[in-house]
Amino acid sequence: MTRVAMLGGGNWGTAYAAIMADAGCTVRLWARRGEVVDEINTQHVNSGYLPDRELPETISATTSFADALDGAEIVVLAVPSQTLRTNLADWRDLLPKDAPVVSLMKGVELGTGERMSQVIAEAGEVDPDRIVVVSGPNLAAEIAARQPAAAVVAASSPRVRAKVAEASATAYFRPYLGTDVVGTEIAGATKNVIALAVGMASGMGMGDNTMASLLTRGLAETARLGTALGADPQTFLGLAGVGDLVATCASPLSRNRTFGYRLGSGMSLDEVIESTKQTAEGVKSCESILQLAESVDVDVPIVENVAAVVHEGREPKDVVGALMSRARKLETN
Ligand SMILES: NC(=O)c1ccc[n+]([C@@H]2O[C@H](COP(=O)([O-])OP(=O)(O)OC[C@H]3O[C@@H](n4cnc5c(N)ncnc54)[C@H](O)[C@@H]3O)[C@@H](O)[C@H]2O)c1
Ligand SMILES: O=P(O)(O)OC[C@H](O)CO
Repeated sequence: MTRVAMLGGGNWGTAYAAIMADAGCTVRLWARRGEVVDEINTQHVNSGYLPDRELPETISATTSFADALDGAEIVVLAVPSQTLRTNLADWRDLLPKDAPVVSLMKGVELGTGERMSQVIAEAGEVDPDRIVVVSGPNLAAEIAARQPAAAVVAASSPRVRAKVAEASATAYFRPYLGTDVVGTEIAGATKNVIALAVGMASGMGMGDNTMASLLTRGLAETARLGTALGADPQTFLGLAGVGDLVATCASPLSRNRTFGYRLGSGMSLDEVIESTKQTAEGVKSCESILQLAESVDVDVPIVENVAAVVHEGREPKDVVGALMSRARKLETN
């Protein structure tokens, strides 16, 4: 049985721990709060995040990251993107020297514009060949209910990605192998921002034409940015690209879409932040993705307008006009 350290016991960390346990791994899950750890160990549930999923007994939890990491053959990271660097400062010296380190996160760091694999390599002192990114249309609650879904397991090393895919394959979760770490990460982070935009439109009462237009043009700017950063354009047509964009933009389960919906339906930014208990990565990543795009001179108008709402106090209804009145251009540019 492969021994896995899952660092993060929120929605996705818990659901992914269950995938790996169902795939035959033994999972030691680190969570910050003692009550979460006690509940997992005694009642085999994480009721604050996945109340309907009974967890296998091969998942045990601990508040000690040293304990979670001891003997781990695969390390999986599932914390908010903006706290990862600080977390790694605590974990770095305890990370195993030869195990794959998997990022489940979909964000870009504020300030540095770094993707999560870059933060892991830098702050965790992990050899890039050992870093794996898992991304796709993976709403945690549906996967916890064992509804079939697929994802990309991307890494530069064939051996490393095969090991993580093998340890994540179940009857309801199908990993595909990928080589494009950059594209997989840019797709995963940027779709959260597009989902904020779609949510705002929906909250303002707009229908499916608006959603499809935002989704399609959102994919265009995601691919433009990713390609400029060295990604394979094909990645954006795959599970981490179109797949995740469709799932996140369409689903009321998405925290990002819901955040946007609340803003679009008239709640203030403070009210929406107050009402959002889980991580909606796009809220912070819209700013870092915009800066990243500026650094490579790529136009990302939807990301820019979402950032204007979330960080500059613009009204959602005002940015509709800004997007619709942009200069005429070829669709394919
Ligand atoms: N939920 C999903 O459906 C889903 C699916 C795929 C990817 N993701 C990605 O996975 C990552 C984690 O998301 P999630 O859904 O588990 O979020 P979450 O909000 O449900 O859980 C986040 C976890 O991190 C912990 N945390 C918060 N602040 C922390 C800190 N300073 N240090 C350490 N831990 C801290 C929380 O206590 C919680 O256990 C995100 O990047 C998200 O985009 C989520
Ligand atoms: O709930 P969200 O918006 O963070 O989206 C969750 C997953 O990324 C969907 O694949």
